[in-house]
Amino acid sequence: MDLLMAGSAPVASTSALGAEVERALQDELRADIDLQECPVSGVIPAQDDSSRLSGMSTTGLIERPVSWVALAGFMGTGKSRIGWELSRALALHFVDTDKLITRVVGKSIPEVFAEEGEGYFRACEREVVGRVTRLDHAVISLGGGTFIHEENRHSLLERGPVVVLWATPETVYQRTKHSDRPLLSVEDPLARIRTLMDEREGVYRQGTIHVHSDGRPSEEIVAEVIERLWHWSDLHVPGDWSSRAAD
Ligand SMILES: Nc1ncnc2c1ncn2[C@@H]1O[C@H](COP(=O)(O)OP(=O)(O)OP(=O)(O)O)[C@@H](O)[C@H]1O
Ligand SMILES: O=C(O)C1=C[C@@H](O)[C@@H](O)[C@H](O)C1
Ligand SMILES: [Mg+2]
Repeated sequence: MDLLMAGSAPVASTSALGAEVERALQDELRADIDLQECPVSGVIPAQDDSSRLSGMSTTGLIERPVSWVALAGFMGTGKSRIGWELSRALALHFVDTDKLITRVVGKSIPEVFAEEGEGYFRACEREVVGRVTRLDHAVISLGGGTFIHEENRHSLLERGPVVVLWATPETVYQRTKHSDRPLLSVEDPLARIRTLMDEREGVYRQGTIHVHSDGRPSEEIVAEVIERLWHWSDLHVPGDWSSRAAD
């Protein structure tokens, strides 16, 4: 795959934060070019040859359903892990917005929340969304709250398909209980997960494609996402092959 073709031209920035985000994004895209291992901590990349999913045509071109896709959903539904595996399967860049923000601020997510406040974190998210929606040849894994904010949601849905991953509160709890997600650092994280999920469910439903992740291996989820993206692209761009990347 020619990842050098991927990404975007740098975007002129109107704010200091915007300039930082742009610089970090370009660094991230460069770093991704040689990346063989999943950058998400605790994640074991799929061992099988998932490149078969990217559909190499007889001409040697890679056929993909889309050249840009975002993953949304609650914390612990697998956006980072599935997003990374999906990006390898489709031979696309991978951008994790949480990771990008830690690069921009130079602090971990819990540190950003504790020292800069959630408001600052959400401002970073808005800047990041403004930029990742200008990218092409990329899989974007969002933070759990990114899609909840209306402005972000509209920009993302306007840009392309947003795949929402789902899991039960119990699954989310099991997957996040040893982590340090600031919104779940409370006395009863499972109760917090239930409440927050209830509050957010209606908004996540506004995504384009919905995929369950409970009790399923990541390879199976990635395969379903790709199949559903092909279906989506058939419905949304009938006969318009120009919107499908083949490179
Ligand atoms: N299908 C799966 N089966 C088993 N474990 C999984 C699955 N998907 C993700 N996980 C694991 O669950 C944990 C949380 O996954 P991940 O970090 O991808 O979630 P996330 O949706 O990105 O969360 P956040 O919104 O907080 O960024 C990780 O340890 C990951 O390896
Ligand atoms: O659901 C949320 O609001 C969050 C999810 C994580 O991905 C991080 O973006 C942060 O911990 C906040
Ligand atoms: Mg994540």
